[in-house]
Amino acid sequence: MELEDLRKKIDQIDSRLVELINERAKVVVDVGKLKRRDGSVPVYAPDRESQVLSKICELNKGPLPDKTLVAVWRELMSGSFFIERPLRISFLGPEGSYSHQASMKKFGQSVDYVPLADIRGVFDEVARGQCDFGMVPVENSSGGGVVETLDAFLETRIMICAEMEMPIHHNLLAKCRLEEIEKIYSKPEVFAQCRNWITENHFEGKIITEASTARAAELAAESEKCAAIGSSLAGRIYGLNVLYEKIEDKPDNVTRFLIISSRDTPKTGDDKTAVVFTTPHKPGALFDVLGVFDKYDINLTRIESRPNKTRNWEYHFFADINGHKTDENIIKALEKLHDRTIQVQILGSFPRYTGEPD
Ligand SMILES: O=C(O)C(=O)C[C@]1(C(=O)O)C=C[C@@H](O)C=C1
Repeated sequence: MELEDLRKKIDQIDSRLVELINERAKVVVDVGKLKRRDGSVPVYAPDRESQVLSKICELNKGPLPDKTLVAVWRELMSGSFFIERPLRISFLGPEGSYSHQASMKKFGQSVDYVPLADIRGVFDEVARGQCDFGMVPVENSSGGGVVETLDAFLETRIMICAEMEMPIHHNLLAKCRLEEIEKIYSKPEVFAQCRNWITENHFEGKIITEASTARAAELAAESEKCAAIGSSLAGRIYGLNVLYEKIEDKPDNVTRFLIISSRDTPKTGDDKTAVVFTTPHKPGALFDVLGVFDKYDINLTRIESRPNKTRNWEYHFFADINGHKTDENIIKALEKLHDRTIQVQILGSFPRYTGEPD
């Protein structure tokens, strides 16, 4: 077939696709009406999102890879939010931060984004109902737990409704060429994560620390001879070229993010539950609690402590367990925990993140 004929064929398929996509969107209009009438199901439904994306991958016979279809469906679902009720998503700003990048990956192009100055602000805007959801980092594969996020859970009644992981790749961003760079702006943690590249390229004497990677990009955009290290999104927003990609020392640098809201998510069958508990200050107290998880065959995927800020040397323990809070064994285990702890609180059940398709 000639190129012209093949393009005609693509045009015909595109026009059918546009019709089909809008046929889907008309059903979403009705879903929106039902949700508004009923009020019990949120516009963003992580349990249903998981189901839709798994089904799409199951149906896909190629030649397109699953990741392409998942990206298309994420944007379709972003359009669904717009139809049902435009969502406001808060994140740790400024624009171009890695939290912004994670938010865009999750919620797509058709929602409103609200950058905030600190993580506590992200919690507060959701608590006040000014934002529907918030995106907060909770742990990094090399940097560990994000204490601001953990502490905010202790001080608010906000719940976790979903989780996601995002590889964190640092880029050298500038308007000038590599040889012309006189200063490089970024956050101290980012310089630490890119130490090898900085040394190998003799930039040790040219680094200047800033409060955020996005601020660094903003500064680099104001000068002809300055660069920043940050996200590719920051490069796009502030009009900088990516001179070098993936300059981090550890190529598998990943951050886990939580999507926070006023409620958690119904059971999907492959869920996690986050809890926080405080143990009494006596020998074997934590051992006792872990014994309960063992007794009810509950797999602990993470445990982390934070100091109890009112009494020295007492701790809150944040634990993630596999399963949903409505599962029989988790209900029983949490009942037992009430007798063995000073306090125990469920932070939410949500679909387990199973990775992005290849
Ligand atoms: O099923 C729903 O609850 C919808 O709102 C529809 C839809 C979709 O477009 O498929 C959109 C948003 C939700 O997060 C999940 C699914």
